[in-house]
Amino acid sequence: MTATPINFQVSLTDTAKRLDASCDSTPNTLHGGKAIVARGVEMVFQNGSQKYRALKDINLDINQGEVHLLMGPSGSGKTTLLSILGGILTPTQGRVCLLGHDLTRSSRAKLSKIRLKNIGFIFQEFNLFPALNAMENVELALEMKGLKGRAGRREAMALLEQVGLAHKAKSMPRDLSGGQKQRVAIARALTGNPEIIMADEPTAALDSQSGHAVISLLRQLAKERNRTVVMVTHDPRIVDVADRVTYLEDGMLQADGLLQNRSAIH
Ligand SMILES: Nc1ncnc2c1ncn2[C@@H]1O[C@H](COP(=O)(O)OP(=O)(O)OP(=O)(O)O)[C@@H](O)[C@H]1O
Repeated sequence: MTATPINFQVSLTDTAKRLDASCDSTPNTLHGGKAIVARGVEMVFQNGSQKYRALKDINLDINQGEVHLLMGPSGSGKTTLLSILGGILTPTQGRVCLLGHDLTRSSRAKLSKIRLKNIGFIFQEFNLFPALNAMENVELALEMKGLKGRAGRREAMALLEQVGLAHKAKSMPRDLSGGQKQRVAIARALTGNPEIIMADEPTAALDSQSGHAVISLLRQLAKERNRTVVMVTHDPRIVDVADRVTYLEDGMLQADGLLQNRSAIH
């Protein structure tokens, strides 16, 4: 049976209420500001008569321009949290502000617009259209954001260049390696120039070398273009390229560690 989140009526805890003021005062142009702020976030799934509390009182700040990892054992709530931070799921309690937008008080239509404009998503299995070549996969995403024709083709090629894959523009996904497919997926996630990149296990299907190359690319995008990267991962090698790591266990935040002096790495 498909479980559904219950109680879409968001109730505000004290911590969540305190976010009221800051949601509007985090303009997305503020260099070094907060990209995402979550307060008192809870998520309860209902499966028939069974309720399952997947997230408990999550308070989290994600700074602009940082590479932020969500780590923890299987089932600890990482994907659920990423989905809530990205406005895909609405928490049963608490508040989430993303670049000044209050996700927990937005309609589905508004959420969809916020996501399209501000977030590029990357998935473990790449999710490329198999019948389209690399460039067409990126062009399609651009089309959905209103850029078509010659301008769309130019931009698609520029994005493939950015991820080092211009020479594979005409290749079909089946002829690309896993790492190359993930680069196309990154180029697609960059369409519309979103400030935030969210990735769920982006290296899980890759060998160690391509996984490392993909992560280095994401870090480079974060640092050179002040983009925020939020990534769910099990991969301990990625910790080296992160600015901060949030650990979850049983739906609770365990530690939010700041890793210093990462500029010399990769
Ligand atoms: N739609 C749903 N209905 C019911 N339970 C769910 C639903 N989505 C997630 N869960 C449960 O919530 C808990 C957290 O799931 P989640 O996928 O967020 O964990 P995770 O840390 O990302 O796990 P993994 O590393 O294995 O992907 C799990 O016990 C999962 O079974």
